[in-house]
Amino acid sequence: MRIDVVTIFPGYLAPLREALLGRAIEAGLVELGVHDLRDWTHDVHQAVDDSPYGGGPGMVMRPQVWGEALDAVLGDAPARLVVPTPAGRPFTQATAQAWAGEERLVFACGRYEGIDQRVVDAYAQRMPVDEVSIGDYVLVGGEVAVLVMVEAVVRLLPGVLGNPVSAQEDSFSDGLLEGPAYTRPVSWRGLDVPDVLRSGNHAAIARWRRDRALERTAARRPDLLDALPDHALDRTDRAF
Ligand SMILES: N#Cc1c(-c2ccc3ccn(Cc4ccccn4)c3c2)n[nH]c1N
Repeated sequence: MRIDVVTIFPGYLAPLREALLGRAIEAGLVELGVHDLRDWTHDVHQAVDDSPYGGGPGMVMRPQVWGEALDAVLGDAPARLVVPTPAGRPFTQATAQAWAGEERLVFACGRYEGIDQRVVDAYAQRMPVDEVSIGDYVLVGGEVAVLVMVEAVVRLLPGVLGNPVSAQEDSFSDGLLEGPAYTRPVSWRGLDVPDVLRSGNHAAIARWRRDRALERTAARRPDLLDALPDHALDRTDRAF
């Protein structure tokens, strides 16, 4: 997979070259390009924003600069354009799974009050464009959202995680939150590891883990339970 990010703060994306993602890049599993939007300005002030038509607070990012930058970065290669915005569709694990199958993702990081809508509209005429949000809170720009989304996607790529099974057993992968996890020591500050996890009875362990996942999901994210298809819960599950 190739990932390109266009931003006025390239340094914000430096963490993408650290740790797991950095190793994926070094292993050739991912190619990453980070581009400074201001490289496509032509004025001495390198202006990327202007006042909003219709008035209102803040500034809007100019379409011309974005058009030149995205034309240059995209070239003729097919890609999915992703535009983080607080007004976007929710970015979920399902989104990450879908994007993990893409050959190329290009992320447009806005700032100020966002990017002129015509940028999305123009590129949507010739390629898939997703306006997405990582959560119901307002950030100052799209860079942090791109860090989140790139990590969620890249970890799903074959060869990136040491143990691919863990991606299959993620929270959300079966529609439920993950239950509690434990490691040594058996007792810590008067708190003990649940006996079942040390029993060697794999069926009992699997049942216990599912029960804890259902319990946690019912308590913290009842919306996820409501969204589960009927076949996803067996009779024992329905006790929650
Ligand atoms: N994804 C995501 C986001 C964002 C986000 C993403 C991109 C931009 C570009 C500018 N701003 C500031 C801003 C503030 C107010 C109204 C419009 N825009 C962004 C915020 N906020 N919260 C999320 N879950």
